[in-house]
Amino acid sequence: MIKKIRVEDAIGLPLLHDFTAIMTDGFKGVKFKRDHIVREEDIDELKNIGKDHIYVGELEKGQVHEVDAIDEISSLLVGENINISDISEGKITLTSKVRGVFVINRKLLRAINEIGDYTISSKRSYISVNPDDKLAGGRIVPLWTERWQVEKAKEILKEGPVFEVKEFKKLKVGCIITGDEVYYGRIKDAFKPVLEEKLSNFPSELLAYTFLPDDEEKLVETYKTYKKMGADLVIFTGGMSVDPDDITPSAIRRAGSEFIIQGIPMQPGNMLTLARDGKTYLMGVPGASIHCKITSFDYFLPRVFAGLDLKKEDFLEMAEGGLL
Ligand SMILES: Nc1nc2c(c(=O)[nH]1)N[C@H]1C(S)=C(S)[C@@H](COP(=O)(O)OP(=O)(O)OC[C@H]3O[C@@H](n4cnc5c(N)ncnc54)[C@H](O)[C@@H]3O)O[C@H]1N2
Ligand code: MOO
Repeated sequence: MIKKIRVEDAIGLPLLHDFTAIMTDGFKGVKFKRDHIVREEDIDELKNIGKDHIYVGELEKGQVHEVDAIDEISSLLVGENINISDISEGKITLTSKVRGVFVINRKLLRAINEIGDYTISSKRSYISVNPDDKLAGGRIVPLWTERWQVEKAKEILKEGPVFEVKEFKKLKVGCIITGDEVYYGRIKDAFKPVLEEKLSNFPSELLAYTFLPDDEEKLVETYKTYKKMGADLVIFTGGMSVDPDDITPSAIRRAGSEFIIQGIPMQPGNMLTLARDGKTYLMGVPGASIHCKITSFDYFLPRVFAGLDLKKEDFLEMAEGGLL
């Protein structure tokens, strides 16, 4: 049984959990570890961090200590490419092992938090992460919970992990820059440097840049050439909007066997267009990327490099927060 006693009466007894101190000098951390045997000289320090009384004793059957409650589910919470820290103050911290995209199973995350005592928080799904970046933390709220809560969590996690990081893969990329005004030299191209800069953040193998006039046949032909070269991603720019010369979306429709979306609820980058042809993504990048540092392109390019299977729903759910 657990009972509360005066700290002076605890000499010779083990502490039941890590004790945290938050000091005015900026220190925040574990002052005394779980199982530390209280010594006479600890009394003042314990009182200085507000512990006039402490718990001693043993948990009863059916009660699970905070450390065990998180320890028992931690390996079930994570899928690939995630490190699990040691438990400190009853909490685990998850970090990334690789560069990639952090992916959350939101349904399972919610279900674990709904059980009662578990609180698992994380960064947002689909952000790009680097090795050692913090992804999530988890613990139970009280010092112990009931066995059924731990078993419920394990049951939920049979469906799969809550968190994983999809590592960026090396993709072969072809780029098609369209527009009569650029092709015939009326204006200087401004898209190639943008694409070069964006692609430099990923492990890409560039096939080539092709400049084309607003000619649907030529776009489809060039796409096919890139496909034969083994392209994983073909990026199209220019002609993505409402004018009669804006033929890029229809070229993407014709060239990709599975059309995914034309125009998404995000701004800037509203006119992003996506199709898939087997393993190859065809991505139409609208003009906003020329002058806006961050557009929808920056949100979806990482997902392509992480090998995610992009669906129309992934774009539709961007609406809330999609005004960048
Ligand atoms: N009435 C409407 N106007 C606009 C709409 C709309 O739906 N209705 N959509 C807006 C959106 S969103 C975008 S984005 C732009 C259209 O962008 P596009 O991707 O179709 O680009 P273009 O029409 O080909 O060109 C727009 C502008 O950018 C210059 N450009 C294009 N490519 C290059 C390049 N490689 N280098 C330099 N400059 C380039 C082009 O010359 C035009 O000036 O439309 C909005 N308007
Ligand atoms: O589709 Mo846009 O939002 O001006 O790039």
